[in-house]
Amino acid sequence: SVTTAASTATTAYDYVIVGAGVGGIIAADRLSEAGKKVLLLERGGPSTGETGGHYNAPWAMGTNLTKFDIPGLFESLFSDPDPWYWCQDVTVFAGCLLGGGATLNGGLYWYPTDADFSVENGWPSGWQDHAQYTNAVIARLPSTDHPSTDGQRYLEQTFGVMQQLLEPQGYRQLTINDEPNSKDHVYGHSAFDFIDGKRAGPVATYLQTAKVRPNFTYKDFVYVSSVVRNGSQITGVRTNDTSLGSGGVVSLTPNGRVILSSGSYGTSRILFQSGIGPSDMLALVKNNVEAAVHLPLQSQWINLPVGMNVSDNPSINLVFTHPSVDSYDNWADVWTDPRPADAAQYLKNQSGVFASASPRVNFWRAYAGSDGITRFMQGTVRPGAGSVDTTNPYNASQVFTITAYLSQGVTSRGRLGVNGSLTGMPLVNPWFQDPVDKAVLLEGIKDIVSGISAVPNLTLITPDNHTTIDAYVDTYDPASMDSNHWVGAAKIGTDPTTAVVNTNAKVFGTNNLFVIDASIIPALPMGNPQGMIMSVAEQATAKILALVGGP
Ligand SMILES: Cc1cc2nc3c(=O)[nH]c(=O)nc-3n(C[C@H](O)[C@H](O)[C@H](O)COP(=O)(O)OP(=O)(O)OC[C@H]3O[C@@H](n4cnc5c(N)ncnc54)[C@H](O)[C@@H]3O)c2cc1C
Repeated sequence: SVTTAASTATTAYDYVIVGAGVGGIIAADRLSEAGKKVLLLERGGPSTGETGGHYNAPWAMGTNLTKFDIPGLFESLFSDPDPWYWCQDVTVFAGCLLGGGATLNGGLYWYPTDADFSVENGWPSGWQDHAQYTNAVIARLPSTDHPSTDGQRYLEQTFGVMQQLLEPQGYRQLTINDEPNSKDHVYGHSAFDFIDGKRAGPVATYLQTAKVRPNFTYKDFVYVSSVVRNGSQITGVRTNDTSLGSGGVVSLTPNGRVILSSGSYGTSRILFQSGIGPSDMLALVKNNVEAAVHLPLQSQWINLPVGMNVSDNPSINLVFTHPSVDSYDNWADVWTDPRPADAAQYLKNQSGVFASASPRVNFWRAYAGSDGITRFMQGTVRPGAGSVDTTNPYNASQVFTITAYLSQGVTSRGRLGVNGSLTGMPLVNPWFQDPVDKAVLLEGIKDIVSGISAVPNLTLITPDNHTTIDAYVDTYDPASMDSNHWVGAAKIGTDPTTAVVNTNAKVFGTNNLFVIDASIIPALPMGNPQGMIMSVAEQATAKILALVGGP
């Protein structure tokens, strides 16, 4: 409305946060709780029904349950003919809507381990005491390993199969998030950040408390291109929304601060367009007619290793069949034509198969690499298979997949950046750059496979019995090794030649620019990263609030 436009145009903010994803929402809630005047900007629009989203499956029309509410629709995100929710200007999967990745990820949710924040795992000293921040996350958003509202577990056949496969190899069953630090020879039911049978995450928790505060403003469909910078001082945030300020520039209060929370690819691109990053990336911005206009003069460029040091879990799929397993038709028809009884049960009270995303079992095991570094393998097990490549005859209604990831301890690093059109993309793939990573994951996969004969009627079909495990791993398509867990693009550290933000998450060479998202994480945690990102957001926000000289 005209009134809103007129009043926001003159408004300056203590904190402008760019990106309403995992990191940004938590920072916005804690800063507004502390009484700061906070503006949270998001390039995308509503997602879940509660936020005003309307993208409903044909069978959920007329309800408040969108594609992003119903956990069981997770697999349908990858087969949608119009997947508008993925960022169209990033070549890998990234969420461009309220909630960011947490709105369309698999929902796997692990409380971080002490080792995840260790100095050995790349964290600067001062970050090891994560427990109070992790506990703050747990208090707001506890995990569940039985998301259905009736407390029952559904489609659990793979659990029984995995039990027979893993126990002879010395694995023990546990409730995974009850013992976060136990990650060697353990397995359990998959845990999620779902509440009441629906996707929850920071949108259903932290954003709710922020929204009711008068000192908090949320604006969606606002694209941020850069920060406005006078040397080391950030003076505003450049957007495409002229209702927010002259020329679309949002102003800061005296001593105001900007926090980038736009995800690994989004934050890097904003830094480049703000004249911060390696000179080859800034040269691409300079050569881009539209972006060049706002790029600071070369004398003001800040040379930092933005986009360097990225890692992502290398992951390899093994496809099996077992006569007990219901493959759930590979989730193919859940959007248009779900099993009627399951759809009806879910719509009635958010119980049943659709109350969970596809994973059913997770397991971990530690491996000593030949370089003396311990690396962990994580397994995620789900009915169905993304692709089957086999010469074996098999029963498609009995397939399931084990995704074997290499997690904490991965040493390989890649690079991300942009091309001349400023599309975000991997420049150097981060998987298996170090041959020891490859050797360890290979060993882990061989261990999984070595137990097959102990499980009656369990058959590996991809790779098939004409392909050795060595050959399978050797020829695995790197593009399908992507786990969508990019971290490290704006790494935290003490040395601006190897890190982008200092121990307070402040960008080196600036007075008032911070990053709170996956990019600051220096090395992969034990599990899928969103739980760790949440804990990092709590701790970083506390450090920023404690930092003198702020608003
Ligand atoms: C397909 C998929 C499955 C995954 N599965 C899991 C899983 O099961 N468990 C798990 O732990 N992790 C999973 N992840 C990873 C997890 O979702 C991400 O690590 C996490 O979301 C990253 O959080 P973030 O705060 O760094 O950024 P994001 O959550 O990506 O949020 C960034 C936000 O910034 C906004 N933004 C970007 N650029 C701009 C701009 N220029 N202006 C304004 N706004 C902007 C985006 O729209 C987005 O809302 C998955 C990821 C994907 C893609």
